[in-house]
Amino acid sequence: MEAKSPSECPNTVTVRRNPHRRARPTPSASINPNPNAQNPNMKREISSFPIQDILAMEIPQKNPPEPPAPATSEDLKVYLRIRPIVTLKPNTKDQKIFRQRQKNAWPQNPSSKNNSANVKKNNTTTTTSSSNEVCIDVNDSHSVTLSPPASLQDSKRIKSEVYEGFSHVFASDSTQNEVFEKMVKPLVDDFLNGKSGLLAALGPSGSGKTHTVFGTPREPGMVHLALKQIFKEAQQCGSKLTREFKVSVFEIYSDRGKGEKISDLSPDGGDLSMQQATIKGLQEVAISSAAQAESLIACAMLKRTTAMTNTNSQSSRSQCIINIHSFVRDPDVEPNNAVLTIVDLAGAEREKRTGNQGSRLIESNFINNTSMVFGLCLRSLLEHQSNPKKPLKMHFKNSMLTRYLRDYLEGKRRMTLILTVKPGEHDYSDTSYLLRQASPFMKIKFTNVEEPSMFLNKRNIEMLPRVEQAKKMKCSGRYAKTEEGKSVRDEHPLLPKVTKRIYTSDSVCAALVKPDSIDLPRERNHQVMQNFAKALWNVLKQYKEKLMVAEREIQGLNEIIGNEKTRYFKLEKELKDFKSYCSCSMENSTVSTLVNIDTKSKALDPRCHNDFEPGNDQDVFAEAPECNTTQKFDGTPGHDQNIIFEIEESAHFLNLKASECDGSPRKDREATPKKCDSTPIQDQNVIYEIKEKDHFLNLKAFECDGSPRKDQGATKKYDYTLGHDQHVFSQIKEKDHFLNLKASECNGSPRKDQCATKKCDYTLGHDQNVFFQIEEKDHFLNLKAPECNGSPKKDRGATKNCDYTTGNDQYVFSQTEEHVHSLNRRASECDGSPKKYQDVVTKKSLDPSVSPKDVASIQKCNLDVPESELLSDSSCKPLNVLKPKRRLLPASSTLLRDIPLGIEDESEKPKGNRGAKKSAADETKRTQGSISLLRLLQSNLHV
Ligand SMILES: Nc1ncnc2c1ncn2[C@@H]1O[C@H](COP(=O)(O)OP(=O)(O)OP(=O)(O)O)[C@@H](O)[C@H]1O
Repeated sequence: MEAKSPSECPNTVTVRRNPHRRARPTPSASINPNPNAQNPNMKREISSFPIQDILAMEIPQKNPPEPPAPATSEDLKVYLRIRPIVTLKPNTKDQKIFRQRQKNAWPQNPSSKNNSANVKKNNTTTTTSSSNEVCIDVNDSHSVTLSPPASLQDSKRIKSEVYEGFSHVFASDSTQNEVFEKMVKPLVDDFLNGKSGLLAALGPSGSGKTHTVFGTPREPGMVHLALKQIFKEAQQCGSKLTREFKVSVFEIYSDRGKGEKISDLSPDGGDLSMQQATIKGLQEVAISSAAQAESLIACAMLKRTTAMTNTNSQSSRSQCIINIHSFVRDPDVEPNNAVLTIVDLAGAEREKRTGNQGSRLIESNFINNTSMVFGLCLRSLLEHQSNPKKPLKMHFKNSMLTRYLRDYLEGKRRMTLILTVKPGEHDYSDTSYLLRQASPFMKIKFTNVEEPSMFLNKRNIEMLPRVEQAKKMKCSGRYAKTEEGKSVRDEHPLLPKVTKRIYTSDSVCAALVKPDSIDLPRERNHQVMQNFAKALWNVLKQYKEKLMVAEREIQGLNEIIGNEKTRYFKLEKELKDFKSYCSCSMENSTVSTLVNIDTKSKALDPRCHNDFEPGNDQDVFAEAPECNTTQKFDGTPGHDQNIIFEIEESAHFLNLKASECDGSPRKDREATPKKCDSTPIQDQNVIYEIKEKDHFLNLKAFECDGSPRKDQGATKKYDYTLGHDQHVFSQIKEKDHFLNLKASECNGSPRKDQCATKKCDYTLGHDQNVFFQIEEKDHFLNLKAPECNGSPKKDRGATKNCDYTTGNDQYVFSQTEEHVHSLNRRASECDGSPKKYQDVVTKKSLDPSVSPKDVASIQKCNLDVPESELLSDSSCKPLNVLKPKRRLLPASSTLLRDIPLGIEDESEKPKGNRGAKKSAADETKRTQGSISLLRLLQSNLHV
C-alpha cells in the first residue's frame, strides 16, 4: 500500500475562510505614512522629528574622545610637629600657675626635673632645663624615636619605638614659616591650581594645634600664611585679580551635653544647622587681601569657644573649620575653583591630667569622642584600602565633623594631617598613643578620580564656587539653576571657546570636562541648539494643526450623531403613532366589522331584528379577537411587527367573518375590555393559532364536503384545559369561524344565536370551556344544517358521542345546543316560518313529556325544501370576501343529497343496537342537563 501524504489526498480540501492577513508593521513603521488617504481632513502629515539629522550634523568627530586619565594614587601626607617644652620664668605669676598645673598633670614623672638637657630652648620663653625630659627624638625629617620614661622602662619594660614615614617631622625648634613652606605651601599651590585639600591638625590638648593653625600675632599660623600666599600668588598673576576668594569659619562644639552645635565664627555669623552633609546658613566672607583675611581670622578666634585647663591655659573646646574658597571672575579663565579646608581639632585629653569637671568634663568627652571617630574613619578607610573585602564602615555618622569631612575620610579627596605632640616625658603616653594611632594613616592613599556621586553631593555643590557648581552639574547631567537664577548652561564648560587650563590630576570634574565636547566651538553648539529648537517648533506646530483638524472632525461627528438621534426619535414617535393607529384601526375594523355583521345579519334576516336580544354569550364570542388586539400592544416592542401583521391578518379574517357572520357587533364592543389579562408572551402564539385556525376553517369552507362528522371528530381532539386562554381563544375563533361559515351558508334564523347567547348566562365560572362547547355545537350544527335532511334525532345522536367531562354545566349546554342545533337545522331546511317552528320546538323541548320522536316528526313535516333548489347552487367556489352574501347552500345541498339516508341510518341504528339501558341513560343525561337550562332558555326566550 502506498502511503499517501496529506497533501495528495484528493478528499481533503482546505478551505480558508478568512483571507490571509498581512503581517503587521513594526511599531516604528506602524504609523500610517499617509493618513490623508483614510481621512481627507488630515491634509497634512506630521513630519518626524529630525533628531538624527541634527545630531549627525552637529557633532563633528574630529578627535576621538580621550581616554580617562589613569588613576594616580597619592598617599595621605602626615606631618609631625613637636612642640617645644615651654617653661616659664620663675618669680612670675605665670610660673606659679604653670607649677600648679604641673602638679595636676598626669602622669607625673619625678625624674623629669633632672632631665632637661635634650630640650631645646624656646625662643619665646625662658627654659629651665632642670625639670623637662623629652621622650621623643627626631631621627630625621621623616622619622622619630619615642622613648618611654625610665620609670616605665624599668617597670613595664617598654622599649623605645621608631615612627617613620612621615612626610616631614618638624622639630620643636621649627618655625611657622618652615612648616608652612613644607606642608601648607604645596596645598596652597594645589588650591590655586584648583585642587581642593584638607589640612587637619591632630594631637593631644596643648600640643600646639591651634598654635600651628592660627599662630600668634608674632608667629602667624598656617591660615594666615596661606591666605598671604594666596593673595601673593594672585597678585603675581596680574594687576587685575581674576579670582575671588571667600573665607568661612565655623565651629562644632558641645552645648553643655545637649549635643553638637555649629556656630558661624564670622563677624555676622550665628548658629548654623546641618542637613546631611550640608551646613545651612554658613556665611562666606569675601576677602581681597591678606590683611582682611587676618582680621577675619582674628575675629573668629575671639568667638571660638575656649577654656582654661590644666594642660592649656587657652584650650580649644570646639572643632574649628576654616574654608577658603576660590572663585573665578573671568569666564575665559579656566575654572579652577577649589576649596582649601583647614581643621583645628580639639585635642584629646585625659581626665586625670586635665582635671576637668562638670561642663568641662562633658566638653572633654565630646572632644575625645570626635577625635576617636575621626581616627576610626581613617582606620576604616585604611583597612578597606588594605583589604577591599572589608567594607568601609560608616563611622563618619557619629559626629558632625566627620559627616562634614566625609569625602576626605572616605579617600575621595586629598587630605593632609599634621600631628602635634609634646616632647615631655610626662606626655609620653599621649604622644605614644597618637603616634600608634595616626602613623598607619600614612598608608592611606587618595585617588585623583572621585566617584560620580561626589558631583551629586549637594553639600559639595553648594560649598563650591559657582563655576565649579556648573561644571559638576553638567557632569551629573543636570541643568539646574544657581541661586542667582542664572542657568547653569550659561556657564557650561561646553560653551567657552577656549579653555586655558585643563585639570589633569585631582579633580574628576576636570577629567570629565576635558573630553572632546569641550573643544566644540560655541557657534557650532549654538547652531545645534537652534536647529533643534526649530525642528521641535515645527513638529509641535504640525501636531497642533492636526489636533485642530481632529477637533473639527469630532465636532462634525457630534453634529451627525445629534441629527441621527433626532431622526431616531422621530421614527420612534412615528412607530408609536403607527402602533396606536393600528390598535385604533383594529378596534375600528372590529367595530366596523361587527357593525357590518350586525347590518348584514339584519339584512340577511330581517326577522332577527325583531328577535335579536343581546346576551352574554355573544359578548364572550367577541372577546377573542378584541383581546388579542388589545394584548398585542401590551407585549414586548420587539414583536411589534409580527403583531401588527397578525393584527392585520386577524382583522382580515375578522372581516371575512364579519362579512359572513350574522352576529352582533355591539356585543363585541362591550366585551372588549373584559378579557385582556392574558400574558403578552402568549399573545403572539394565540393570534397565530387563531389565524391558523381561521385559515384552516376558511379552507374548509371552500373545500367542505359536507361531512359534519369529520369536523366533529377533529374538534373533539382538542384538549380544552381550563385556564389556557390561548387555546380557548383559538377554539373560540375556530368556532367563530364556523359560525361565520354557517352564517354564510345558512339562511337560518337568528334565533339560534340568540339561544346560544342565553346559555352563556349560566356558565358559572366555566365560561371559556362552556363557550367552546357552545361553539363546537354551533359549528357542528351549522355544518349539518345545510346537509341535514330534517332528522334531528340523528344529529342529536351524533352530538351525544362527544365526551363532555368538564362539568355538568357544560354538558347541559351541549344538550341545549343540541336542541338548538336541531331547531337551527330545521330553520335552515325549512322554508317555513321560523318563529312558528321555534315556538313549536321550544315548547316540545321544554316539555319533558314530549318524546324525541315527536320532535322528529314535527321536523319532518317541515322539511319540504326541494332538492333542485339546493342543487342549483352546488358549485363549490372560493369564498369571496367581498361578497358576504355568497351562499354555500348549493354545496351543502349537494352533500345533503348524498348523506341523508346514511345519517338517518347511522343515527337510528346505534340507537336501536345499544339497547334500552343505554337509551335510558342518554335520556337521563339529557334530562338532567337540559331540564334546568331549557327552563332558563325558555325564560330568556320570553324576555
Ligand atoms: N611650636 C610652638 N612654639 C612655641 N609655643 C608653642 C608651640 N606650640 C604650642 N605652643 C604654645 O603652647 C600652648 C598651647 O598651645 P596650643 O593652644 O596651640 O595647644 P593646643 O593643641 O591647641 O591645645 P588645645 O587642644 O587644648 O587647644 C600655647 O600657649 C602655645 O603658645
